[in-house]
Amino acid sequence: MEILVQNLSKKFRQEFVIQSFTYSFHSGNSYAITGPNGSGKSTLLQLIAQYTLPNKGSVEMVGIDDELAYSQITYAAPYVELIEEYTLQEHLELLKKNKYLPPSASIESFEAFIDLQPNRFKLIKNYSSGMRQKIKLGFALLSDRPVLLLDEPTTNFDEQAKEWFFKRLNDQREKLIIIASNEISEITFCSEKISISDFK
Ligand SMILES: Nc1ncnc2c1ncn2[C@@H]1O[C@H](COP(=O)(O)OP(=O)(O)OP(=O)(O)O)[C@@H](O)[C@H]1O
Repeated sequence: MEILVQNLSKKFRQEFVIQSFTYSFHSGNSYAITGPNGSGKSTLLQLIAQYTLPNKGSVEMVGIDDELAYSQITYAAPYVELIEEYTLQEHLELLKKNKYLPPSASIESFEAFIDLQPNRFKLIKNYSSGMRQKIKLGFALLSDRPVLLLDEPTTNFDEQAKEWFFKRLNDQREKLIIIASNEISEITFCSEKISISDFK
């Protein structure tokens, strides 16, 4: 899998957040997008995910029909919300229906995957913020889609949850992983670093 990004530029009102970003991302590699607060890391991730459109340039998933690009991507970010009124089981069933999770995913396997004590009737909104983050990342990591885009994945995590995350992520090294981050452990995990300040 290759994601080819060419001459990507994005501006809000009259100000460019990203200018002429060109890069080729490949499966089997992990990429950290770094830069100060407000520098455009999340915007770049959203452009790569094709959640938002650029003012100039293009994002191409080489060999994949544009219409199907979204079905290759798993995306976890603070602004991508879970459905808070659902239980974990209802949420899991929805994601299976949408083909985000494989048909084989079960509530038991998911609870084991994220080290969660079963509580089938608890609504998502009643979990702590750290647990909600873990559920969100658990869904992303259990998905069998080949591209994994993560925005500040370990925010809210204690040491044990961080350890869980990096172990699970390390098992997915064959994927194309892009992490927008300023967190040293997330940046260190990645094989390539991209400074957004180089594209201003
Ligand atoms: N929808 C929007 N409308 C207007 N401005 C926006 C919008 N989205 C982002 N911006 C602006 O674009 C700039 C880059 O924001 P972005 O969230 O991409 O930065 P970031 O590097 O991810 O920041 P942080 O490290 O704080 O998460 C900021 O100045 C932000 O205010």
